[in-house]
Amino acid sequence: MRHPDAPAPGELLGAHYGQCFGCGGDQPHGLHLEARAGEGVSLTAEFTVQPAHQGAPGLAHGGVLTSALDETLGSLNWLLRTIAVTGRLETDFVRPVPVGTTLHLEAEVTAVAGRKIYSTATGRVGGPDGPVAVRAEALFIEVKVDHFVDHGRPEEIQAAMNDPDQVRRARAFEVNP
Ligand SMILES: CCCCC/C=C\C/C=C\C/C=C\C/C=C\CCCC(=O)SCCNC(=O)CCNC(=O)[C@H](O)C(C)(C)COP(=O)(O)OP(=O)(O)OC[C@H]1O[C@@H](n2cnc3c(N)ncnc32)[C@H](O)[C@@H]1OP(=O)(O)O
Repeated sequence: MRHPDAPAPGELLGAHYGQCFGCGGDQPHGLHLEARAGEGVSLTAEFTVQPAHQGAPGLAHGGVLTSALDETLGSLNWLLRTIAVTGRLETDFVRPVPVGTTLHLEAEVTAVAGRKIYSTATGRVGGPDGPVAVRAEALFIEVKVDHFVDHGRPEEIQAAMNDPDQVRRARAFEVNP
């Protein structure tokens, strides 16, 4: 399953799109998640809960934690060299996560069946071996670049197509044999 040209274990994966809410470095409202390749089709990431991410006083909003899990799971695409979007995502909230907490995220692909990619992720607190605070199971569906070109707002699509870095990132996925 792991693509032969996938980044080596320990390597940072980088953002798939600069304006992405989950991983984009140019997105001021984003989570700025940075994922690192693991062994096989797995990876790790860290996310620190900011005051802007609150639901209840001093606690992370569940939707924001789900976004962090979604982005971590989506980053597995880099290791498969497949473009895929979230079709289904189920989150278990096991412990409350206070503002200021660093969530240690871990994700792996569990199965691939045709265009369907099954994956799972956990978010631990207090360190990479700390207790699980959130976990998720996901189904991603493989799509072509056309999915974005056909459905994205034209101004952002045009800007992405005019950005050589973005075109390079999209092409890296299309050479998937
Ligand atoms: C130069 C321009 C550059 C532009 C591109 C830029 C960058 C590219 C690089 C990387 C970016 C890639 C992704 C982003 C990564 C991470 C971000 C986080 C992830 C997200 O945040 S991403 C946003 C949220 N996401 C959506 O916005 C999806 C909306 N949705 C749809 O667009 C369709 O819904 C779609 C495409 C999912 C499926 O549609 P479809 O018509 O292609 O496929 P179909 O329905 O035939 O399903 C095929 C098989 O999947 C099963 N299946 C489908 N959906 C299921 C479900 N929900 N539950 C259970 N099973 C399901 C069927 O049951 C069937 O199964 P079977 O084959 O066994 O019958």
